[in-house]
Amino acid sequence: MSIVLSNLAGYNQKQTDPEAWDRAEFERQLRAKGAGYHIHHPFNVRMNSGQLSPDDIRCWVANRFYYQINIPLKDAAVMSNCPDRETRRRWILRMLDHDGYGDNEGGIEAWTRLGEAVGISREDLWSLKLVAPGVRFAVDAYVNFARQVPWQEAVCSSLTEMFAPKIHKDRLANWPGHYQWIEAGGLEYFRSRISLAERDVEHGLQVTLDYFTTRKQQARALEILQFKLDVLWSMLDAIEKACQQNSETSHA
Ligand SMILES: O=C(O)c1cc(C(=O)O)c2c(n1)C(=O)C(=O)c1cc(C(=O)O)[nH]c1-2
Repeated sequence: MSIVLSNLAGYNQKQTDPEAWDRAEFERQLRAKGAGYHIHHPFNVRMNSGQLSPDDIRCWVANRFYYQINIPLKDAAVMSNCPDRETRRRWILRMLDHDGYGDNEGGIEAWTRLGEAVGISREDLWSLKLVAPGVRFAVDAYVNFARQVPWQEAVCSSLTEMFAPKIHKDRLANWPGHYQWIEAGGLEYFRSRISLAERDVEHGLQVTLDYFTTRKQQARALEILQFKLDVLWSMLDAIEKACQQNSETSHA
């Protein structure tokens, strides 16, 4: 009896499983997640509209540095789980983009220049003493996720980069007017990321659309993307709080 019932349950389940989205619809669903991107976080909205003080900008730059230095660790974790040589040949570029190679100084160095342009010394930035606990926690969650899941899932989590070119372009368009005290050369990191993010997304989407093929898997992909959106959102929550505390102590 119980066998019959469980077979029946399986049969009914099959009947009700929604059909997988085709590639175009799946991609549309992934892109719709942009509504929850940290571009809409109140702190980013204030940053983009010129409402932050120099101390707030410094706080953001110093905290975001922790994300920057962890991206290559995350990408190395993806590589270490990936048995496919063709994928590794492409993925390794992400590490080189940030760490640099040959004459290319790389993104981490460019971020260090951004730090100097806003008035943070290299020593203070690299000491990580300005990084808030919540930022460490969120970034570490991202790196640990990449260590622990199948590499295709970690690739999917990088797809917030679909929404990043716009946030970089906004900074390039608006910071020079709003924050004239920042030396223009400091913004080079944002410029460099636009084409790199577009290249990364092309590859990341290809892997994701190929790997998550049933509707259940596609739902999992959306959950993964939400997790990563939450990482970025939590970082800004923690940064906003840290800025508030800094300004309270400096006015005390
Ligand atoms: O400034 C931003 O808002 C922003 C966001 C993201 C992102 O969406 O994860 C990345 C970056 N920048 C970035 O510069 C970068 O190199 C990067 C790599 C990745 C990733 O998940 O592999 N995200 C991002």
